[in-house]
Amino acid sequence: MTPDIRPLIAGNWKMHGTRSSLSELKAMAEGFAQYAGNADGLICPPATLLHEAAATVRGLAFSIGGQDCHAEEKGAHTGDISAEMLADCGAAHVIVGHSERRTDHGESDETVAKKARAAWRAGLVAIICIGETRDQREAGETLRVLSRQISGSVPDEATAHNTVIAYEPVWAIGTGLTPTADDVAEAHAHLRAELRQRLGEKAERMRILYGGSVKPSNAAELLAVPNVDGALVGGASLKADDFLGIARAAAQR
Ligand SMILES: O=C[C@H](O)COP(=O)(O)O
Repeated sequence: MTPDIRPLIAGNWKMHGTRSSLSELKAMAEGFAQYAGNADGLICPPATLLHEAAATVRGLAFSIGGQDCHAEEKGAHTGDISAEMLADCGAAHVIVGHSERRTDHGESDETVAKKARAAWRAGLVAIICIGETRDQREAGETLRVLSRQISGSVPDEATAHNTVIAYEPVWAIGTGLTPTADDVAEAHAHLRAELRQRLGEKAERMRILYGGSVKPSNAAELLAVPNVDGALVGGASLKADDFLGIARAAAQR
């Protein structure tokens, strides 16, 4: 953790969840109240649930976000959703550049930077994802890849208020594998230094989340690492008990 930065525990439901999942969301948001003094909570459900999800958490100290947005406000882009549409549904954040989008939809750093700007245009916080593949790690390229991604995906106008960085080693996503605490510390210290060099002082309070197989049993160790300011959680954000177990670790740091 970075002293004085409130941790953010963000859940990404990916392509999971139907309207029957809203009761689980309600349990999460209500349960999160006990940690809300020390941490921020967010769930990014599928777009189909956004509007009802926002209504479900209304009045609770808990936010809702989108999983992606188009760079433009509107237009002939079948199947796409703009940041303005997410905001209209009650979203406060949007994830951009998740490795599954980069792989499945061929998104480049340049595309991700455009999406971050679109998020800000709509008044949303952009959660910009970066991370190395297994091959890149094994080739000793991790830090170089992270530098390139920070440089290409994070626009100069990024601040600690409009942007969160999520470091997600691709090989750790959904695999049950995690880097060692030392490896996480090295990556996050490198990211802080890169952000500082790019953005100056405003990088000091920018949240850098760790993502990739975070669960209640490893959350305390990962969240204790310097410069880890919260978590982006996939699988373990689908169940209230698991999500709240991670929130507890964040609040007790
Ligand atoms: O966005 C979330 C990440 O991809 C992590 O997913 P995971 O916790 O299931 O490994």
